[in-house]
Amino acid sequence: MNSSKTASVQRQSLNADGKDDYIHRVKILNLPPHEINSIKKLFQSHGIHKFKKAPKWEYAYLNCAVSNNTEEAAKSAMSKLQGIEFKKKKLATEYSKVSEKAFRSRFEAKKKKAEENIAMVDTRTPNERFADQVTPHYKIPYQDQVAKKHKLGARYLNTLRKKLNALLEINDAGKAQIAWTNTLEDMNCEILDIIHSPAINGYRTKCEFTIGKDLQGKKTVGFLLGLYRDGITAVMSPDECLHVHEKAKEIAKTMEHYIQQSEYEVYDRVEKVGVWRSIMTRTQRTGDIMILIQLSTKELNEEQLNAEKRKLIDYWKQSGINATTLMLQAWNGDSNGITDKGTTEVLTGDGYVYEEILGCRFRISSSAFFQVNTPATELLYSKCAEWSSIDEHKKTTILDLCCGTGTIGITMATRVDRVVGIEMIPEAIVDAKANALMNNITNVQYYASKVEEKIDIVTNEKNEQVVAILDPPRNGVHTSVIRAVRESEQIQKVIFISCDAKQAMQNFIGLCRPTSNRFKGLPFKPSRAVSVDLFPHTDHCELMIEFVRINQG
Ligand SMILES: C[S@@+](CC[C@H](N)C(=O)[O-])C[C@H]1O[C@@H](n2cnc3c(N)ncnc32)[C@H](O)[C@@H]1O
Repeated sequence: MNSSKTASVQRQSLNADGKDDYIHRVKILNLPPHEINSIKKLFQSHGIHKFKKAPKWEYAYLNCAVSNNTEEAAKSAMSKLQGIEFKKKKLATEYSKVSEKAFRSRFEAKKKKAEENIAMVDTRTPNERFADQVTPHYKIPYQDQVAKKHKLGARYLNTLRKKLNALLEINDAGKAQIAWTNTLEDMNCEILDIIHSPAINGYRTKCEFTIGKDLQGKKTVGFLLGLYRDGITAVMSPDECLHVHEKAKEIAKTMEHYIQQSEYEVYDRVEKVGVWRSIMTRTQRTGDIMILIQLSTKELNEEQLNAEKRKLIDYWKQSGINATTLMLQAWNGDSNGITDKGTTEVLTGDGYVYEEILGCRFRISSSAFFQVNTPATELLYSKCAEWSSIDEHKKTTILDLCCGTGTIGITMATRVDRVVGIEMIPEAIVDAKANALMNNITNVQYYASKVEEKIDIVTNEKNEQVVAILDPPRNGVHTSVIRAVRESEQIQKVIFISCDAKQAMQNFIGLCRPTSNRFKGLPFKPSRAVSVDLFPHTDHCELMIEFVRINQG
């Protein structure tokens, strides 16, 4: 049976079933740029769960096409939001309908234009374009790559200094608190040599591959060539990717072979039909392997789905890959990539893989964050442990904020009085508790929560010494966390690990700016910093900064 064909027949019969051939669009105007979370909360409180908004847009589109594609649904959504006040602006709504055919052909035209543009100005082969996209520094010798990243780290610290120095309306007391920002010499922040990655190629332990078609229309498992939003849907094999683990390449090939033989189509992101969507691999240094396959179940009945599960189990058993655990995620939503919103089932194994870091063993579930370059992570955590010790004769608490599976805190737990970890992914906290137990660590406490919702845990922590380790996602932590850290006099030191210092800059400024009504407590200042290259051949790098309280002299 050709499943895509079935789906398009269903689409037509749906249209015959009371829905028309139009996409009903509602545009919500007067929204603030960024602020995705508060906008999401607002929409959800009005029963609206699907919308489209780029960070810079001051508008959003409600996706009536997906939820209930009727004019009534669109108008009902409009009436809920029209005129309500949000962030000091009154929301306005606009309704339009566009023929589904025109909508699709617009996407196709965009795709064609993007391809033509590339062909016109870009003389690279698709393989070269792809390598430039996923590993942009691949042609540069490693020594030069790290030199560049080192300079960038130093530049961020200088930017921090300059931004603080340029703050307006600071009184004399405030100026005295940030007098260290006057010159680079005054800043007196030691910038250590960048720490190189021990493994330069094949270091990634986690990969997420898209299942689709290559430029010739062949079913392929790999990475998207370009951006989907630019109309690019071609998938390229990861064979030439320097950073992808050889085992992950082998898994991608094995899956490719499976889908090429499968009676079901690969998922078409434009038409939203087909079955096979993506595959995530974790290939740990311990030899453990996790395979998570994502599929759309819209076109499968229960019997077909069960048969497919049995087939997958048999296939991977005889594949020679030796997977520790095989999992299946059913996801019929619009977003691409592995998602917590899908339903994940363990087909073989127990749904976990294990990794060893600095003599500790860690259990990792499919949704938990875990650093992808194990030997370089060991160097990062060792340096973090070294900087976290203040006076070893005093009882110390480590606040491991955004702790993931508990790695940082657990690797230093035996050296301190206690560790308190906070992390928003509940599965990661379940892993963290199991990891503490597995490593015979008993002086830890974990909270499954956003840090900003557990501020009291931060401010109430009293011990002879408290060190806060912040290892947040790219955009840093909520300002309320920074304010709480400042207000907690017990915290003498902050170690901030950032994978995107540009985006975390506001957090750095928040820690260091002079005392005010909004930012109480004495400010911090950067005392040491080091870049650690966890991601050779790419633009990314970790920057770790030690911030200490200023002395109020
Ligand atoms: C860069 S990872 C670091 C994880 C861990 N420290 C490690 O090294 O494995 C950032 C972690 O922050 C978590 N996170 C993101 N936003 C958060 C928030 N607002 N509160 C608590 N945790 C958060 C993510 O789920 C992720 O596990």
